[in-house]
Amino acid sequence: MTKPAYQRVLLKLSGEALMGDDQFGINRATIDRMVADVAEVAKAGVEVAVVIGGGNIFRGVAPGAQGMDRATADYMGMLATVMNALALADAMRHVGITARVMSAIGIDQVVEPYVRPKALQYLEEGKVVVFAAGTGNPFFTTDTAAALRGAEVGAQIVLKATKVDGVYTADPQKDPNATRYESITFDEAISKQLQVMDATAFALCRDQKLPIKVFSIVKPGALMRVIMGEDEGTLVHV
Ligand SMILES: Nc1ncnc2c1ncn2[C@@H]1O[C@H](COP(=O)(O)OP(=O)(O)O)[C@@H](O)[C@H]1O
Ligand SMILES: O=c1ccn([C@@H]2O[C@H](COP(=O)(O)OP(=O)(O)O)[C@@H](O)[C@H]2O)c(=O)[nH]1
Repeated sequence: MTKPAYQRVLLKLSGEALMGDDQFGINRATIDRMVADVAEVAKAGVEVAVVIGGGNIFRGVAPGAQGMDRATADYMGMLATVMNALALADAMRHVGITARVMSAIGIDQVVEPYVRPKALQYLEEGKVVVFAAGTGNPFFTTDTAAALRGAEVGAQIVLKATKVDGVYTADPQKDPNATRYESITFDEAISKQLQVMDATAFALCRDQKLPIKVFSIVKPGALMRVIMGEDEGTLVHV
């Protein structure tokens, strides 16, 4: 069997992907399928750190958040990622994967705080580490948290699992004429203002020379193909 192309990866799972076809919340079948994909990778010996988003929960409460102070709304968003992280870790437990949730904001009765050496230790032990609460700061996104934690734990790549199968010339969910890039540089992605990730995340990865692979979480087997270094999704590089 061929060996995985990476030894340690940072996987960014969008919160919205957890919804499946539901309007908001966590879709059981969807989370189980995602966890099965992650388990396959972990069992292949790859060290996996996960950053989970919160859009699936926060979108559900967003109408009530209208007119709210931005920072307050962002803290609510971060708490939403904690709920997703707990659900994800629990689903992992069901398939025999040991996961540890670490939060960027202190809620010690619920999850342990993010402590970098501890996270590194868990990864070395083969545990999946789920980073919750984003960067812990308002005005950031979980994509930026993925770039940050990816750099901190020395991941070889950030794998951005999303609803589309790569980076397109325009949002493919809105523009049917959009075409997919096989690879693209950070500078090009930033200057073209491609919305697949925010500019802060792109800039951080660029500065740290940490490549990003954007691929579909809906497509069966895509994560494993990415891990094996096969042609899948779009590579964003320096
Ligand atoms: N140039 C682009 N290439 C690919 N996807 C894009 C582009 N511009 C916008 N998008 C959108 O970005 C989304 C990916 O971001 P993601 O964080 O997973 O979604 P969300 O913010 O809805 O959770 C895709 O679903 C896609 O519709
Ligand atoms: O470092 C962070 C990460 C997240 N958030 C908040 O948490 C929400 C949920 O994260 P995100 O939208 O990135 O999740 P996803 O789009 O992946 O579901 C964001 O909208 C922000 O309001 C934040 O304030 N700081």
